[in-house]
Amino acid sequence: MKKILLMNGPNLNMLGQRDPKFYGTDTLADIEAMVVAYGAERGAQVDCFQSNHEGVLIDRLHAAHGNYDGIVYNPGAHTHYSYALHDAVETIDVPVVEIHISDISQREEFRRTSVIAPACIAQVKGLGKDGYLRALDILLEEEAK
Ligand SMILES: O=C(O)[C@]1(O)C[C@H](CCCOc2ccccc2)[C@@H](O)[C@H](O)C1
Repeated sequence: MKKILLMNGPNLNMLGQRDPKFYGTDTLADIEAMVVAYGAERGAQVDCFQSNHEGVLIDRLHAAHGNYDGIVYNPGAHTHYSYALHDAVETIDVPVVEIHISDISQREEFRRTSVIAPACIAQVKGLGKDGYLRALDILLEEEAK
C-alpha cells in the first residue's frame, strides 16, 4: 500500500473559520477526511499532519524520508519565504507536490512567488480543496510509472 503524508502549514488549522472568499468553508478536518477517503479508494494510506511551527514542519519532513512514498504539502505562508523548508524538501528522497487552495498567482505580489516549489515535483493552485485531490493524483501517477 502506498503511504502518503498530507502536510499543512501555518494557519491552515483555521480553515472554514474565516476568509471563505479565498479558502472556502471546509475545515481542515473536512479536507483531511476527504483526502484520506480519496486515497483509500485508490489503495493509498494517507496520514495527516498540521503545524504552525517551521522547525516542527522541518522535523516532520526529515522523518518522512524512507517512510513515505509521497507528500501533499500546503506550506501556507511559509511558501513565500522559507528557504529552510525548501532545503528540507530538497534533502529528503520523497516526492512532494505543493498545493494551494487559492490561486496565489492572482493575489498580492508577495504571494506570487514560491521558494519551495523549485524543490517539489509539481505545484497545484487555484482549484480550491480539490487541489489536494489533484496533488494526490499526481503522486499516485508518479508512483505508477
Ligand atoms: O492558498 C493557499 O492554500 C495558501 O497556502 C493559504 C495560506 C494561508 C492559510 C491561512 O488560512 C486561513 C484560513 C482561514 C482563516 C485564517 C487563515 C496563504 O498564506 C498562502 O499564500 C496561500
